[in-house]
Amino acid sequence: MTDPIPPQGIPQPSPQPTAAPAQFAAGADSAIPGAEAAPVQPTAVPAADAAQAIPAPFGGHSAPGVPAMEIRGLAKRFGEKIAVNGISLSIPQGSFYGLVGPNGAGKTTTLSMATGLLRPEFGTALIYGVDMWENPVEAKRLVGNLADGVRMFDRLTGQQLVTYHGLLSGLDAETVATRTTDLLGLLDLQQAANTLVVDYSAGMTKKIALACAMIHAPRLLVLDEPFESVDPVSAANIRDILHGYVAGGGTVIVSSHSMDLVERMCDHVAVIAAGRVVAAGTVDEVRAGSTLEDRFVQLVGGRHQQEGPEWLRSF
Ligand SMILES: Nc1ncnc2c1ncn2[C@@H]1O[C@H](COP(=O)(O)OP(=O)(O)OP(=O)(O)O)[C@@H](O)[C@H]1O
Repeated sequence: MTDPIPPQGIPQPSPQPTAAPAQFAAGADSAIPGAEAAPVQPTAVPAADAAQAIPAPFGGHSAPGVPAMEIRGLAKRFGEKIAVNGISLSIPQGSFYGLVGPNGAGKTTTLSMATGLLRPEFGTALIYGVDMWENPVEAKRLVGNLADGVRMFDRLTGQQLVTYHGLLSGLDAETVATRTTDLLGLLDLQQAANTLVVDYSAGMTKKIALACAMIHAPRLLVLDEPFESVDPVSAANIRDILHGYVAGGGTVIVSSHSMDLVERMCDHVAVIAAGRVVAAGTVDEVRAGSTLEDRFVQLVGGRHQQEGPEWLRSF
C-alpha cells in the first residue's frame, strides 16, 4: 500500500534524505522530504480542484461527482533524481484532459504511477474512487492504458495481440472477435491484421496499442503521447473516435507536446514542470486569453533568445 499523505503534510523522510539539488529553491511544500520544491512560476489557476474533498463514500463507480481519476501527492525519485514531486489532480468524469509539460517534466512517471505500472513513493491514485494500489484488479478494469515505452508482445500479429488483450480482460471469444474487427477497421489496420507487430511502423504500433487499450471498453482512457508518429489522417480519425467515446460518457487523459492539438481537442489541461503542477483547469482558464503555446512558454520558460552558434548560421 502507498503511504497516504496526512493532512499535516508529507510523512517522515525515507531512510536517506536526498540532498537538495542546488537549483531547487527551498520549499516547505515539497512532496519528497529532504528534497525541495522546484522554483516554478506562480500557478495560473489553482491546480484543478486538487483541494476538493473526494465525495464519500466512494461507493459505486458511477456516483456523480466522483472524479474519473484523482491523484493526490504523487511523488517519485529515481536515485537522486526527483521525477515527480507531489502532483495532485482531479480529472472530472466525461472530460477530455490534456497533460502537457517540457521533456522530463514527469508526465510519463505520473501516468505510470496513476495507472498501476510504477509504484509511487508517496501519494495515492483513485480511479472512479477505486485505489489503484490497494485494489489494482478492480481499478485496472476501469482503465485503458496506452503507455509510453512499454514493450508489447510484438511477436504476435496485430489481430492476435488485440485478441489476447480482449481475452485477458475477461471478454468472451465472440465479443473479442467482433471488437477486434471493429478496432482494426477503425484504426485502418485491416491490411496489417496478420502482420507481426514487430514489423509494424512506429505509427502502426501506436495504433495497435490504442486498440489494445480500448478493447475492454474502459471508462477511462489514459493515453501517453498517442499521436506521436501517427499520420495526420489517422490522427484525425483517432480524434473522432475519442470525441465519440467522451460524448458517450468516457473520459480521456492524453499527454502531448502539441499545444495546438491539446487546445483543439481537450476541454481541460494541466501543465507540469519539474515534477509539479504549475497550472491546471479548463483550457480557457489555463491559456487565460492567450494561446496555449504562449501560455505554456510563459509558465515553463526555457526559450533561448540566441540564434545559435555562428558556425550554424554562415553558409
Ligand atoms: N526509469 C528511470 N530511471 C531513471 N530516471 C528516470 C526513469 N524514468 C524517468 N526518469 C527521469 O524522470 C524524469 C521525468 O521523466 P518522464 O519520462 O516522466 O518525463 P516526461 O514529462 O514524460 O518527458 P517527455 O516529455 O520527454 O516524454 C526525467 O528526468 C527522466 O530522466
